[in-house]
This record gives sequence, structure tokens and C-alpha cells, in this order.
Amino acid sequence: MAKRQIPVIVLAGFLGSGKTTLLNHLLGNSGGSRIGVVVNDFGSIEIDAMSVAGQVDSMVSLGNGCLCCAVDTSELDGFLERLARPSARIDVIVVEASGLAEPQELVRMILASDNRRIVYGGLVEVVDAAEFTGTRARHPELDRHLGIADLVVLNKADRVAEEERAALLRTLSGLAPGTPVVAAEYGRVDPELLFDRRPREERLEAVRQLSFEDLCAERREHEGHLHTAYESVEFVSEEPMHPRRLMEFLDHRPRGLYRIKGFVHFGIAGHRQKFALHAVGDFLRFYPSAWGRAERRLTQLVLIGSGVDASGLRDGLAACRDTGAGERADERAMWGVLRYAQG
Ligand SMILES: Nc1nc2c(ncn2[C@@H]2O[C@H](COP(=O)(O)OP(=O)(O)OP(=O)(O)O)[C@@H](O)[C@H]2O)c(=O)[nH]1
Repeated sequence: MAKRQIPVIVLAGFLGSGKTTLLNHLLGNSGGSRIGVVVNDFGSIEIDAMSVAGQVDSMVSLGNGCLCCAVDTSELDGFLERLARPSARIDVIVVEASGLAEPQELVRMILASDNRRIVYGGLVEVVDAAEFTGTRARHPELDRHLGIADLVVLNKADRVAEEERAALLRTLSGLAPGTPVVAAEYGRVDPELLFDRRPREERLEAVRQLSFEDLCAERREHEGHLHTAYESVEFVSEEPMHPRRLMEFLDHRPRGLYRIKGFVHFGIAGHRQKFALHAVGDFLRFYPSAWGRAERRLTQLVLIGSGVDASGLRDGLAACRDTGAGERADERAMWGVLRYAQG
């Protein structure tokens, strides 16, 4: 009897569009389906992996660098193999791409896998309703990503007015003809929409179209890949951060610094929770939650931007540490942070 194959779904979308949020929604609403996850962080600190850990049946993390540019696909193959082994009892695998990945490359890698237990299950492209128009103007290649998607999620629908949402839905439907486009808030889509999808043959054809030579040339040059224009800066501190200094840093972040994500530790009585920090374009939020029992109180941030001064950013953050020198941070210093806190 032929064994049922496990669909591998690629979850893509530009930096900060809401891929991890959508993935967490799926994990919390899978209706009993067991989901295996592959996460590909752009930076070497695995913020995405840390953001989904604890809720997932089985997860592997491919850190540091864009999976789409791996010349050697054996690492991904190895991970898929692990997740697809019968003892893992996984029903569906989701590969969360980095926000700068080329989904086409990922899809091709999955199609090229000779693992008989898996089958490509489609590409879900997440779009940030508030940022899409600006991002598309800077990166016209996003149109190409939408063109090969099997499901487009217009996320952050809460951040735009109704007319704008309708206009965006029309634009997306034009860019992804024949592909379902759904609006969502916080990635809350019906999991059935993803799990029961089968990629249409003509989209697979569009992905396969490039010849092997094209592919090699493309890889050598990285031409046109989103991530070539971006760099990531990592910052880790054991010392707590000074809230007022950090807010000053964030308020004056350079324009090219599009994305910040990670966790902040403030050493102020009453505010020693773990503050997840997310910046996407002009958007900035802190999300306080409890630290895990064995978790170290650390500040760990990844900053991703284009044309940014990496060492300047690192120095700027280092100067935000509360080392005991200068003005002491007290309760009032938290006010600026709390203005941006949610949940
Ligand atoms: N207002 C609003 N915020 C959202 C929504 N979905 C996600 N966010 C927020 O957007 C930020 C980025 O979300 P993530 O899920 O981390 O985005 P991502 O695509 O995984 O980010 P990268 O992996 O860096 O590309 C977080 O602060 C989320 O809470 C939404 O529908 N509405």
C-alpha cells in the first residue's frame, strides 16, 4: 500500500510581514494535525526559533543565512528526512523562510528532494498590509514571489482602513491571478486553507522554468536576491538595558533599519519580565511575558537593514546598557517603553 506523503508548505513573506505570527496561529489551531517546522533565520541569533519553540511537535532550525542560497541542499534534505521519519508522526511540514529569502529557490529545493515521503504542499506568501506599497516600490521582485504563490495572506488588515484593504486585495489578486487572497489579522487564517492546498501545475512549471545553468549563474551572482541589499547586526548583553537610553536609540533609528526583533531584559523592579521587541518600518512594539524557568535573562536583538552602519548600531546599543554609570534607571524610566507595550 502506498504511504501517504507529507506535504511541505513554504511560508514566505517580506521582513516582519507576520510569518512567525501566522505559524504560531497554525500551531495553536491545527485541529490535531501534527506540524513539523523548519525555521530559517537570517541572523545568527535564532529569534524566530525562540519565538515558536514550546508549541511545536517537532522543529529544526537552519540559522544564519538565507536557506535559498544554500548551494548544498543536503542540510534541508536532512532536516526534512528527520521530520518525515514515521516515528515523528508528522502530518504536515511548514518551512518558514527568512524575510529575505527567494521563495522560488526554496520551492525548487523541495521539488528536487528525492525523499519519497514528502511532497511539495504549496507556497503561502504573507503580505504586510501597512507596508506593502512602500516595500513593493523598493523591491519590485516581490511581484514575482506573489506570482508563484498558492495562497496570499494580506496580513495586518487591522492596520489599514477598509478602502485601502479593498484596494490592496485587488492589487494582490492582479499580481497572483487565480490564487486565493485572504485578509487576516495576526495571521488568523483557517488552517484548512493551507493544509488542503495542492499547488497548481502551471505554478510548478513557472518555478521549474529556469534551467540548471540559470540557477547556477543566479546563485553565483546572487543577482536580484532581496538579501544582497541587506545586512543583519546582532547584539547580546548580559547586563540589563537602560529603558530611557534604549527608547532614545529606537526613536532615532536610521531609516534603512527596517526590522528589529528579539528580547530585552530591563533590570527594573516590577519590570523584569521578558520584553519581546518588534520593529517593522515605523512600527514598534514591546510584548512583555514571563521568562522560562531555565531561561537566562539576556537581551538578544537582531537588526536587519539596508545601508546601515553595523558597528555604529552595535556601539549605539552597547551604550544603552545599564552599567551603573550615569543616570540610574528607575520606575519612571520605563514609561517610554510601556507606551509601546502590548498584551
Ligand atoms: N497590528 C498587527 N500586527 C501584527 C499582525 N501580525 C503580526 N503583527 C506584528 O508584526 C510583528 C512582526 O511579526 P512576525 O510574525 O515576527 O513577522 P515575521 O514575518 O515572522 O518576521 P521576520 O521573520 O523578521 O521576517 C510583530 O510585532 C507581530 O506582533 C497583525 O495582523 N496586525
